[in-house]
Amino acid sequence: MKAFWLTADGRLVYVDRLAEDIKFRRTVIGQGAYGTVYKATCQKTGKEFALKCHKRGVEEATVRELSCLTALQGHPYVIQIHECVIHNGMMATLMSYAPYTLSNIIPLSFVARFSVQVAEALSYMHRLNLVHRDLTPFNVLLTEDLTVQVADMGLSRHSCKWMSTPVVTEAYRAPELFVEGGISEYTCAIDMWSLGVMIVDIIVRTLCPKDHPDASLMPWDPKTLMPQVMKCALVKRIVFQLLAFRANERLLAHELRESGVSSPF
Ligand SMILES: Nc1ncnc2c1ncn2[C@@H]1O[C@H](COP(=O)(O)OP(=O)(O)OP(=O)(O)O)[C@@H](O)[C@H]1O
Repeated sequence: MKAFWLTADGRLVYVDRLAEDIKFRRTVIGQGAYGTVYKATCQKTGKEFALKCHKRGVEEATVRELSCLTALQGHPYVIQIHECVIHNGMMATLMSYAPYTLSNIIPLSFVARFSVQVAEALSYMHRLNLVHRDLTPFNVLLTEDLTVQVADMGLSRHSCKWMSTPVVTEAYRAPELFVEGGISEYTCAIDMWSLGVMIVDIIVRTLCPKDHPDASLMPWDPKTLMPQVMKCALVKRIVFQLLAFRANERLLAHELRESGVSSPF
């Protein structure tokens, strides 16, 4: 790790050397509970990076996020970190830049591909006993060529018997997390539920984009919409297996990865 500071003219300066090659532009590309993400550009190569400035400096969540990301370095479907810099207790992470997220409208034919790529990343994480705990379309980034880059490991941790339940954005939260008390027994299966919701969510959004000129005439009623989503036997089987109410009946990441889903949904 290297100490750094940000100069008034937007350069990222290391204590031990001047990082003249990385120009830091004050363009906010994302903002979350744990930090602000800016775009950084390498002056020599023009390559773009994302610089996440962690709001609360070095705290448990930051350490967890970095240790998970470090454990997953080299995986083709997980966001890569290039530098982690720290100064006066403040911290920033330089990552690969991914211009899109799954929250953007994506081609319907891409659903199978992204599902398998997310399943690949989750299968690797779950094998390492890491649970993501915040899988949403906003945290699944996409490169220029629409390759999945799972990101935002701020809530990720090593799975253990008792874990806190106020995790995962509500719409993507598995039923076993809706318990009182704040702490419960659950497993990596919560990530698979989130993936199931994401698949339905993306298909529905793609079929009925809100900004479509005929949006008001489109069938928003779930009774009309779900048959469209469910008319493909393969989607139906996978979505039903991911959205199994009982966690132990839910499809595992490696099972989805090995299920041979490659044809467009
Ligand atoms: N590597 C990246 N490339 C491009 N955009 C990114 C990158 N990393 C993060 N972002 C953008 O910044 C947003 C916030 O980043 P991130 O989710 O890591 O922050 P956070 O504070 O942990 O957020 P949250 O409140 O969701 O936990 C993301 O939703 C995404 O839009």
